[in-house]
Amino acid sequence: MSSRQARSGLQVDKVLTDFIEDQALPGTGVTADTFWDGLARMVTKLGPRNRALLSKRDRFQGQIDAWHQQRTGQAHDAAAYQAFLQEIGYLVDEGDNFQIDTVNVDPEIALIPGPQLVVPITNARFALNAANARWGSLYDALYGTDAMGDLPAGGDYDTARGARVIAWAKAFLDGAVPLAFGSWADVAGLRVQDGELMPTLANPKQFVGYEGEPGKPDTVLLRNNGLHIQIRIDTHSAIGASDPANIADMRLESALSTIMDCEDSVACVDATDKVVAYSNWLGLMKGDLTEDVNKGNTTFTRKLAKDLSFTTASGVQGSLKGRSLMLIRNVGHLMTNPAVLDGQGNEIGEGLMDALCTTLIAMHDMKREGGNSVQGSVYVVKPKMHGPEEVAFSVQIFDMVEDILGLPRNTVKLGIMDEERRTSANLNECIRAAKSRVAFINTGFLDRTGDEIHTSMEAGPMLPKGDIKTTPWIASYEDRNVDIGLACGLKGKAQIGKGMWAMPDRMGDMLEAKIGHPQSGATCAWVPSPTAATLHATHYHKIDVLARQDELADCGPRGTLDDLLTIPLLGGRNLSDDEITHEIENNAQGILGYVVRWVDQGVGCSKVPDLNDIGLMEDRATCRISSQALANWLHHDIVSEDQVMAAMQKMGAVVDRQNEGDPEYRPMAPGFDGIAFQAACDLVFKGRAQPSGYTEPVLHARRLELKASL
Ligand SMILES: CC(=O)SCCNC(=O)CCNC(=O)[C@H](O)C(C)(C)COP(=O)(O)OP(=O)(O)OC[C@H]1O[C@@H](n2cnc3c(N)ncnc32)[C@H](O)[C@@H]1OP(=O)(O)O
Ligand SMILES: O=CC(=O)O
Ligand SMILES: [Mg+2]
Repeated sequence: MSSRQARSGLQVDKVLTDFIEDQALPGTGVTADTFWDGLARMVTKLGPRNRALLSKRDRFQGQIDAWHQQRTGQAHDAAAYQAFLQEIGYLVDEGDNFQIDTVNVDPEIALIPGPQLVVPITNARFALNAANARWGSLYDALYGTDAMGDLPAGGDYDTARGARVIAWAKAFLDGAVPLAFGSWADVAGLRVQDGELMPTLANPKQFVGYEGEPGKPDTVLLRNNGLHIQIRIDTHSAIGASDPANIADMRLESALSTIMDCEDSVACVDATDKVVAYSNWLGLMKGDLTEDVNKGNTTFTRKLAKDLSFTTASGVQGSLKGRSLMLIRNVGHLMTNPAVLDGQGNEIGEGLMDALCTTLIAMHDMKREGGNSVQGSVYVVKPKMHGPEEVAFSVQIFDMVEDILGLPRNTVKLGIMDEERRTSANLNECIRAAKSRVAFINTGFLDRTGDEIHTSMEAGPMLPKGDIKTTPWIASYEDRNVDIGLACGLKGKAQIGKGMWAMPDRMGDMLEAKIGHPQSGATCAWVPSPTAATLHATHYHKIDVLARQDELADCGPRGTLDDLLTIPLLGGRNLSDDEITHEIENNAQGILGYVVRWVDQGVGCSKVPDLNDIGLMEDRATCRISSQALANWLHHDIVSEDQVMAAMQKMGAVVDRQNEGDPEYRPMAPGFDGIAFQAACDLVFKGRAQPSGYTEPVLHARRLELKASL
């Protein structure tokens, strides 16, 4: 049972007061009174505005619903629809051209295109792994995954597979750092002579430095498109000994940046959960987070990696960051949390609490050398904002946070998730609203798809979710995001990012497809794991994104607002019974597989097999899509409640079987009366009534119910 303590008129869960006062504040120079007074003022000053913005979302949704309802059975009139969105203020007028003026941005964000990893902050083992994923072994990533087309058989080292890995990696080097003559496959040894690498590179400037003796280096560092490659030479390792150049591994600079996620990949419903998230962030910002990891028969302590030191080509000491640049994703404007109650006993906005707590914690990083941001900046990713007013509200929140904590204005940089329809449609003005803070715009296409379905719920039945990906709005959304970003001057100052690869085990497919992200002019794109980061890094060696951005800027804008506002309706298309069954069962399986772990075990991101047995990354955003898709088909009588319930029960039994090996797991069948199953049903059967189709209200309520029952 939690107990509460009075702080500046707020009632704060003791778990949180203890954490803030004993762990987060000491060393920052901020007093407890300053902190709690500040939070209380934020609640008083910003709370009403927060609620007004949420009411505005509901008002727009009501107006849009009514517009479609009044036109049921009529062909969609795109011009009238756009005029209507303008008239109600959903679409705002665009102002004059402008350029962002964000300053003190770290090079990983401003200058070096590369992979961006996302990790649930509540999992210290994963979070440390993610921070250390700045560097990853290309040999391991190729050997251990299906990146080359097939999976390893398991058991002892397979020499033939190893030879394929080495050939792949050396061919990659031929492309990224070509030799003046011949191929890396033919190199018989590496040495440094008079500041140059032997054998000579086609562009000798790509040689950055080495460790060890120049005549017999242990490592050699190369660079291409701003990204480093470390070649490890080791005659004692089995792989090095059998390699003509004694190359034992190639390590790639991989996750240039990592989003430590307090949002859609975690399940934080109360003060205890929030403190797990904040404690891990504190450990990362102080640099002292550790976690004991058991693997096989061994246990080791995982901690943050050190920087790399080496001798530069010109013979002086150099160093490179050993850790990914860490960003922190706060929650959006919607949710409240019982960790803190206001004077009237109401839960305060969780976004306000995240803003103050995560920025306070990041102050530890500003006070030390060799930490996260060399520029003294804090990078907050703000999700699920609807339109420019909500972005302006985030700016107002961080203005106030900086005033409370005594930080210079614009210390906090904002990552704008372009993942709600009203933001995509008004992106130019959204960026303007944060023009001195914006550090990235990222197309979160998963949430964005969920919002697409929810916003136009009354327009008619939508296409199956896989087909929605090929409709005009999404191409326009992705193109416009890059073009608007470039037009607003993000190049060299901020990231233009692309979304998640949601099939963590399909690395071969990722290698094929995700090169499309740097090709599209994006300076970063999301990956679900460190291994995926290493493989995706190869794409940024193949594509010079900064040059690509210049080409795109010269071509002028692509993707129109008309296309963006096209609704992905089923239209006249007839679906067979099999197609319908497949769609319901696929969605039901994804929802149940995710929700049962969320509600029963507090796991916010899971790998859930789909009907084709492909493990899919499921988080709250993918759950939003699946639940909104089913809610939409129910609403338009494509499927009946009985059909959906039958599918939920059938797939509930399937999910139970998939989790058989987990001793913590509580089966949903045969009773289907547990809290988790009810949560999944609520998401679908009450999906139409959820604000913007979000899953958070149902998941939080049901997880709190489960916790209370323990
Ligand atoms: C729409 C959106 O908002 S997307 C953003 C939210 N999504 C995410 O954050 C995805 C994060 N990824 C994950 O949580 C996981 O990769 C999952 C759930 C998809 C798969 O997890 P698992 O099934 O446990 O992964 P798997 O067994 O293949 O690999 C586990 C190993 O990889 C590591 N790993 C996996 N994902 C990550 C990650 N994101 N960061 C760091 N390490 C990771 C683990 O540390 C572990 O290694 P270890 O044993 O040395 O600690
Ligand atoms: O947050 C990312 C998304 O796709 O949603
Ligand atoms: Mg999202």
